[in-house]
Amino acid sequence: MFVPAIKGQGTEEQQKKWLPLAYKFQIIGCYAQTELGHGSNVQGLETTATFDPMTDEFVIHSPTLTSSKWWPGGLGKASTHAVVYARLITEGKDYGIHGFIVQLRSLEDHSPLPGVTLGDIGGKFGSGAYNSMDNGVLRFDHVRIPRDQMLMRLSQVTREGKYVQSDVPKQLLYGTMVYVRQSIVADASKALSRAVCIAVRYSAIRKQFGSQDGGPETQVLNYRTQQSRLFPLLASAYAFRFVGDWLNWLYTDVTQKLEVKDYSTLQEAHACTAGLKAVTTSATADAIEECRKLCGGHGYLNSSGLPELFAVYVPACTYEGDNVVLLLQVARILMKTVSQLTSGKQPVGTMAYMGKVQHLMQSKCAVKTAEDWLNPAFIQEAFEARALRMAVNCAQNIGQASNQEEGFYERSPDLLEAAVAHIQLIIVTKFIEKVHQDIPGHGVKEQLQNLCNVYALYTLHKHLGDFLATGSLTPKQGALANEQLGKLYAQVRPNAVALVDAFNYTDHYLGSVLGRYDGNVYPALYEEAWKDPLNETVVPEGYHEYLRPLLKQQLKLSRL
Ligand SMILES: CC/C=C\C/C=C\C/C=C\C/C=C\C=C\C(=O)SCCNC(=O)CCNC(=O)[C@H](O)C(C)(C)COP(=O)(O)OP(=O)(O)OC[C@H]1O[C@@H](n2cnc3c(N)ncnc32)[C@H](O)[C@@H]1OP(=O)(O)O
Ligand SMILES: Cc1cc2nc3c(=O)[nH]c(=O)nc-3n(C[C@H](O)[C@H](O)[C@H](O)COP(=O)(O)OP(=O)(O)OC[C@H]3O[C@@H](n4cnc5c(N)ncnc54)[C@H](O)[C@@H]3O)c2cc1C
Repeated sequence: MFVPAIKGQGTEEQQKKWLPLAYKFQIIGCYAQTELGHGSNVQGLETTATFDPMTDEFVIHSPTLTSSKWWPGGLGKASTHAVVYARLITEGKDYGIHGFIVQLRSLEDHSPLPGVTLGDIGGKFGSGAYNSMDNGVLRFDHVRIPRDQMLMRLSQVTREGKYVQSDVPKQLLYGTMVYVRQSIVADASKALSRAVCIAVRYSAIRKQFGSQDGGPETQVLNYRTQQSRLFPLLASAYAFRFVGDWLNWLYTDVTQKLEVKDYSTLQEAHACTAGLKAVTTSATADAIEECRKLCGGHGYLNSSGLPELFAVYVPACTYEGDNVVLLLQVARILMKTVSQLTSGKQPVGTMAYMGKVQHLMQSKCAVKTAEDWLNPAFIQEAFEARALRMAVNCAQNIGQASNQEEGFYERSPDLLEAAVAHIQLIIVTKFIEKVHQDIPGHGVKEQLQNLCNVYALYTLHKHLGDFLATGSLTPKQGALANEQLGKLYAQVRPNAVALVDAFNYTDHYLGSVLGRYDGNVYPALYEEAWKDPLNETVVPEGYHEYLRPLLKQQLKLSRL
């Protein structure tokens, strides 16, 4: 994040100076934004950067305990430099949060520089999974940096101390977070596909119960309940991959537009990266835990790979923006878009469907049979109607409040659900668009169409309350969707293992005895157990000190 921050907020000259050093590892940088007292509320950060015209320097200072930088990855022990986000103060006025390059450690002996206090913030969730990362704490005691270490693409401070705002939107200050959020969506697909690969392969070899006449037991992958829990996660792994590919295109397109000072899609990029990051990471964190449960007791072993995958993955719901805070950002933009509908301003991009407000507010879903749900047009319209009607309902309720801001906070739980509905529409839309493309490989397109329908109808079934409450569907149509879902599971079943093999993960990368490509699980589980340090001695340590005296004492007592 150190590099993208300098790329996005540094001048050409600053990029030329600092990026080669970072690329060659002559300096190691981190992104020091979050503080002990503030993370979500970036505008609430307390670290100060006060310009001293006498020396043409900024004085970086941590005025309070809560202003201590806290969490930045790589800060505690590794980094020599940081992009530090601080309140810029010049001529006695506070101009809000800006980025500054600050050296933290000596390049001679790595010791912290004068005025810099550094350390690691301590152990984190899980069995040490994330403890390979030195998330750090950092405090400044009036540390001086040259004025030219203020990142000056978005705004400048002159030699005399005058603040100058460039003609670029101040939101570009948040650009690094947009970049990482879009990469986190692809990251979600990778993590989810790993968990699903383990669970599908294990479910194919695991047999429990079966015919009463001593015949072979049943593969648990054949149980309808296993399929109804597992196949939507398989479909989600593909869905997040395709929407992540599209989001990367959107981000690249926005970045190219920024180069020519076209800021027209900045809001779309913010809404899509924030919303997709929130929805895909929440779904993936829940799915990894579900995959553990789908593997029964063995899923709880470290050798299954699932506990570690879960412990490393779950902070994704928090870093790069708490998911609720990000979804509220999407909700703000939805409300703004709804308010502009009456002005005749046509929504564009992923909001374009809201321009069909007259139709979508009164449309009646035409589904009459379970098979009708295989028609992408019916799915698309149902998801558009649900999302639009939820957004309009929120806008109407906010409009009844004494003021917009009050109304927004009062209705924020409903706004959250409207934002999720909007983002799920984007995911469904991009999956439908993907399967409409030419896809090579015999039968591949059909399998992806099945997974697209599984993702859409499972999501519809899970959020059926939204569809019924907004009148977007009738209960009968909801029941037909569930009926079709069961039929789709049966179609996915013969190809389930092939669909996870297609992720092409090596056994090493997967790190799971349950997800081995060869399915030879039981010998691997048994062999792995003996690597446990507890098995280095046959009689456990502590027997003579604790157990033997206890056993002897009980034996005496029993003979009295
Ligand atoms: C290279 C990476 C590779 C792989 C990545 C995989 C995994 C990552 C691995 C580990 C994680 C590592 C590091 C983690 C790093 C971090 O966590 S860094 C810190 C992250 N912190 C945050 O995300 C803060 C979250 N908080 C917010 O974003 C806030 O909500 C806020 C947006 C800052 C609030 O802004 P503000 O106080 O200004 O309030 P608003 O009035 O809501 O916004 C004002 C206007 O600005 C618009 N806006 C807001 N954000 C953006 C944006 N990002 N881009 C564009 N525009 C933005 C907002 O819509 C308002 O607009 P307006 O309504 O038109 O005025
Ligand atoms: C593993 C990890 C790595 C990280 N790496 C970095 C890094 O490299 N650099 C960096 O700068 N930071 C980093 N962070 C910090 C991270 O970005 C923040 O923790 C994150 O942005 C959440 O902010 P917070 O901790 O202030 O949460 P809070 O905002 O305090 O969240 C607490 C609760 O308050 C709720 N909440 C907050 N505001 C609102 C609101 N307006 N409306 C409704 N509910 C609200 C949230 O939804 C949440 O439920 C990292 C964090 C983790 C866990």
